[in-house]
Amino acid sequence: MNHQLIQDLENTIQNIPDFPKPGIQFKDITPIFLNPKLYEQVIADLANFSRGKIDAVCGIESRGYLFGIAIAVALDVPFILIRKQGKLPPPFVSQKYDLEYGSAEIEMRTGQLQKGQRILIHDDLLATGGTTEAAANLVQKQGGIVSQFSFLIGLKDLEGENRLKKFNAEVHQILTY
Ligand SMILES: O=P(O)(O)OC[C@H]1O[C@H](OP(=O)(O)OP(=O)(O)O)[C@H](O)[C@@H]1O
Ligand SMILES: Nc1ncnc2[nH]cnc12
Repeated sequence: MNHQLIQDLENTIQNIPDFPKPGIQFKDITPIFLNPKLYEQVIADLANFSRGKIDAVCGIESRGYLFGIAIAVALDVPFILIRKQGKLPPPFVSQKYDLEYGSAEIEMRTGQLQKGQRILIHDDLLATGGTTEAAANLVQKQGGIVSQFSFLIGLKDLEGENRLKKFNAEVHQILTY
């Protein structure tokens, strides 16, 4: 555990109460990008977790791209975009998932993930785990092995980690609240 990095992130990430809805404490990661040295340390931490253990990174739109591509470049492995519905040209596979109210769908181009590849699924934040679980289902549908999950932030009260247990993959969250 990198205590200095945790402390620097805690001092940088802003808590915005009642956004986007009353009762939600929004974690704003955008100040990280004002500090290139801190960003570099975040990428080094995430890359260290995955070094030698994965063949490709899948990042979830949109904040999962901010760190996911840099992890893939640092490890010299491919980066595959998981996008929200309606953004990718065919052919693609899709996966529906439930939100607090209603449902949503994510998609991945077919032919980008090779069968048997060990995959890191990366996103900035784990809340209920619904988005990440859907991403893992999408990876498995394509014949990928869900090997690792990584996040900058995990929100413990929402128990997203429990939802990911069935994938038997390693989980790394730099910070938990
Ligand atoms: O664990 P869950 O309850 O599924 O929530 C976590 C997801 O919510 C946020 O994305 P959001 O949908 O706000 O989109 P954005 O990244 O485009 O801002 C976050 O970046 C994760 O992808
Ligand atoms: N509390 C939160 N802060 C930032 N992004 C989120 N996505 C889901 N919950 C969130």
